[in-house]
Amino acid sequence: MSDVVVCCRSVVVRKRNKLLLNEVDFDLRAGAHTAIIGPNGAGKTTLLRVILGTQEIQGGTVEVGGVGINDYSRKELAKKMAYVPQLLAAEVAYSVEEFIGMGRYAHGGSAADPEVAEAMALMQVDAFAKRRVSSLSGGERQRVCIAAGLAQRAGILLLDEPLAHLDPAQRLDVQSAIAGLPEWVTVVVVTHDLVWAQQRFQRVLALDSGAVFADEKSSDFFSEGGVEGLFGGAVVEHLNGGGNEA
Ligand SMILES: Nc1ncnc2c1ncn2[C@@H]1O[C@H](COP(=O)(O)OP(=O)(O)OP(=O)(O)O)[C@@H](O)[C@H]1O
Repeated sequence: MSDVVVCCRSVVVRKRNKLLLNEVDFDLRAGAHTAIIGPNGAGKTTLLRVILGTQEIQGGTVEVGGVGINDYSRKELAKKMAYVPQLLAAEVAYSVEEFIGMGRYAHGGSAADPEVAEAMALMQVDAFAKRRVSSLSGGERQRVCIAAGLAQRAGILLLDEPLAHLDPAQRLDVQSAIAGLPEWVTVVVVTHDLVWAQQRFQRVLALDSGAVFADEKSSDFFSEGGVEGLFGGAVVEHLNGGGNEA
């Protein structure tokens, strides 16, 4: 299918005799915003690493744009995918502009490339281009990391719990930034925020104990008992009460 940008088939990941992913099939569709959800330890981060090509697999295949992931060099893969970590907690001595400019590395470019200014404008971080990344708030840092991915011109953006450690206002800020990404970006987010997954994502991939529990339209998952099956009735009641499963 031509709209499939990443295709995982029967992916198995095993570590120290523990099965982290068990025969996982997953198609990532171009332009879609997909939320990967599931209980702690379900294998969400492991799958994200598999898609990124940083996690070795013990079985199955992973193709990016129809080509085996191991047939790409790191630089070629970086032109296709960018990773945004939970929260950039490290002390980063670089300015926002310099940091986002590093996203041009795979292209042999620099912070002077027009893609950097464009990414800063899109994520609304241009106002603090000259400030040190370490001086920014958590939400601002997340937008800077997303901008670095955009500057990288990676068509696939992978985010691992991008709202973790953020206060409610900053969470909303990062949620809007992600919702406002250009159409050429395919978005994959690991999150525990079910309200967000329901409201802002077209697709849900639900994992449970290393296996695919559901892979479907978000609206179908949430209307057809997916949450109860995955997390139990108490979480459904909490959600219906307007709570936020963060
Ligand atoms: N290096 C390792 N050796 C052994 N087990 C590991 C290793 N790395 C991860 N695991 C285990 O694999 C399982 C899946 O981990 P993973 O981080 O992918 O889960 P997750 O769904 O992202 O969890 P969380 O929601 O808590 O972040 C967990 O039980 C974890 O303890």
